[in-house]
Amino acid sequence: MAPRHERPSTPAPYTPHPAVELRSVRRSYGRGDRAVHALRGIDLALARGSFTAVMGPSGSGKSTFLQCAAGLDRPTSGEVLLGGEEITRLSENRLTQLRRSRIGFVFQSFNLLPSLTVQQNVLLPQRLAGERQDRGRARQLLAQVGLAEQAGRRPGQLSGGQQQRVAIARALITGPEVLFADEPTGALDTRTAAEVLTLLRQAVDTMGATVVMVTHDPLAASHADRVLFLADGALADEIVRPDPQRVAERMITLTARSAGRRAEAAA
Ligand SMILES: Nc1ncnc2c1ncn2[C@@H]1O[C@H](COP(=O)(O)OP(=O)(O)OP(=O)(O)O)[C@@H](O)[C@H]1O
Repeated sequence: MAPRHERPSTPAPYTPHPAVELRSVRRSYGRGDRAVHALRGIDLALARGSFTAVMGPSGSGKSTFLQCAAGLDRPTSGEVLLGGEEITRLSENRLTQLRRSRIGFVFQSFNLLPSLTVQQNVLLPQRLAGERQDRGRARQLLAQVGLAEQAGRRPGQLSGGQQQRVAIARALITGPEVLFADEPTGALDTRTAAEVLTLLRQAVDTMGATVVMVTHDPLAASHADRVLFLADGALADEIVRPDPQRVAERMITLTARSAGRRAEAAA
């Protein structure tokens, strides 16, 4: 069998399982009258090799959804499956291991280590997972994100867009089953954001990656195959093959509806 770090160059092998599946996932904070129901029962399957954007008004549960789906947080009830394996009941150690080797993360604030070089940052997940550090693969990924010449630099010497491209290379180094991106273009200007989104799209189309991205930006969401809309902790809508105009219109409707419901509840 090919080692895990070689997998991104070939599409993920076919298995009947979705990359990620949520079954009746609920997440509440606090108890009793004061409980906040951030997720109210999410059922969802995301196919391997798909690019999904998750949108919704502020407070609709997007971050909670991402954290539960990525094994960073445990649902109050329900199940999360990664490649068919139920992960919600894994021990903390197993979950940490799984996140390091089978999941990639890209954050709004890049989260690169300033004291390491670009190449060392890309290799960090393999180092943390106790795997062999594959420098050839790191160079290949850096070339794919257009940063072959910057491998020896420190993150502080790069622009924001370049730093996010390093973060994408880092997220792909272990050949993860799913790459979760939380507002990956939130700190970037429009042109740089488009470059980063094109890279995520390429990871899906040419490396067989599965990407799940939370965003506020209809233009960013339009790079995905499908946009899921959350409202008040539930899946409220979806658009397949989105265009920015339709996504923006749907967001306006949902935000107005959600604000109306909150006003009613407060009255
Ligand atoms: N640790 C927590 N303790 C209590 N309530 C929380 C906690 N985290 C989130 N919530 C609440 O859960 C709900 C969903 O929050 P979440 O951050 O998932 O929404 P979001 O859609 O990501 O919002 P935004 O777009 O503003 O970042 C909100 O009502 C929020 O106040």
